[in-house]
Amino acid sequence: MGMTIAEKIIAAAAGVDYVKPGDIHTVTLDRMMSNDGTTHLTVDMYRNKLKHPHIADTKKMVFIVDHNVPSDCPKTAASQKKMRDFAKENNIDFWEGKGVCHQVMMENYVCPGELIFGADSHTCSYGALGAFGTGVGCTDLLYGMVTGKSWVLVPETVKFNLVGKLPEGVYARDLILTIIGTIGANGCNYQVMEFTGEGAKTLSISERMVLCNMAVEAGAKTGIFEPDEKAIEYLEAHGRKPKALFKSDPDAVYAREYTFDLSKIRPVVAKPDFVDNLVPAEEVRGVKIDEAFLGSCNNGRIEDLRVGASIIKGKKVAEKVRFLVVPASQTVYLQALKEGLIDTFMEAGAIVMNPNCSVCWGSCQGVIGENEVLISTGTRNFKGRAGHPSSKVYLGSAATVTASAIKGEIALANDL
Ligand SMILES: CC(C)[C@H](C(=O)O)[C@@H](O)C(=O)O
Ligand code: SF4
Repeated sequence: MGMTIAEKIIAAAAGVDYVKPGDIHTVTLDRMMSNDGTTHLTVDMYRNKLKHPHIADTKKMVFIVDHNVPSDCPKTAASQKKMRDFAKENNIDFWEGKGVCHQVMMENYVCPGELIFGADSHTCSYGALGAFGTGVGCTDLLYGMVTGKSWVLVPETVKFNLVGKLPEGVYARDLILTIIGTIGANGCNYQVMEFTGEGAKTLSISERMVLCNMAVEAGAKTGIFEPDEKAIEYLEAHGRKPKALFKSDPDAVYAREYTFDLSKIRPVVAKPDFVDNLVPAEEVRGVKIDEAFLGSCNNGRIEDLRVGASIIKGKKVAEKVRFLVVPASQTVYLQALKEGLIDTFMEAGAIVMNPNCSVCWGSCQGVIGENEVLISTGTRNFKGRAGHPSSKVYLGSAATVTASAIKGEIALANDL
């Protein structure tokens, strides 16, 4: 019987010819990523709990300070110092302030065919390049770091057959929110979301990352695309080569199949406090906002900043609204500078910030207060995600977020 791309990656990592859903395999990890959300805990366990502390292969480890950078309080500074010192002592690749971890990983490490564990739930983003990335807790990360191995219960795969093309003014962000709104926040629990079909081919690597990144918001173990010419082009532009270019077999077995016609997707918004609390954007038009956020590993790339800048050019951010623009990495930031996008945002009154998780994470910059309302391109809108428990987060595309920043209330780009 055939295998899906995800099954082939696991089989290769397990050193076997064939795996099927439900099997448990010991796997050799290609890479492990850990950020300032939990690395201090991993370091503490490594130092205090292990009898024979040891790192299997330091070259496979990447530490990234991105969530609270620059540090926002003495406690954060101390845990980041722990991470920094440990990376230095053990010769681990260390990034600080260079960008949100998943963006840094995509720009510098991820290769098709790899199995990557990250101590962050949105590690599933790496499927945009045909890698199997998944989030683990810091105990599993520690085990992987010490042994170079871990285990995988082979997940079932769900096929998302994408047809057609996204209309003008509608984005991959609207598509993934629509998919999650349709299947529900538990719609693919512990399954792989494989995006395929002619429509999938039309999407750029950045757009594929938007889809895979939010797979975990449907409960999925990962999201994945077959690597094609676009993936190879991206890799070559970043000076890397694939580990393996797997494709799903024609007789691969899927748990379920869905078809989404991209041409039918419209601007949508996820209302508080769940990602699948989805409505057409028109339905929340006019909801007053206090802050708008354009950034995150989901939607802070150059393509997203271009969309925002093209909408706000020559216009102003509404009075009393904070519009935070946070490029997902320094590479994105520098490109935005070159293209004049940063000038455009600043002239409009936006607050342009250093690359980090910002208010997507809600514990560093831009935290919102009691009863405040945020419209965001971040990944989550759970209660209190962006600050005070009474505050509210709406999720929308870069276009909807920017239009809302201009109007001071939720708006569509066409309303301007
Ligand atoms: C801090 C980190 C562990 C967390 C995650 O796992 O996703 C964060 O990035 C988030 O988006 O909530
Ligand atoms: S940008 Fe948001 S979703 Fe992405 S890693 Fe940071 S906190 Fe998590």
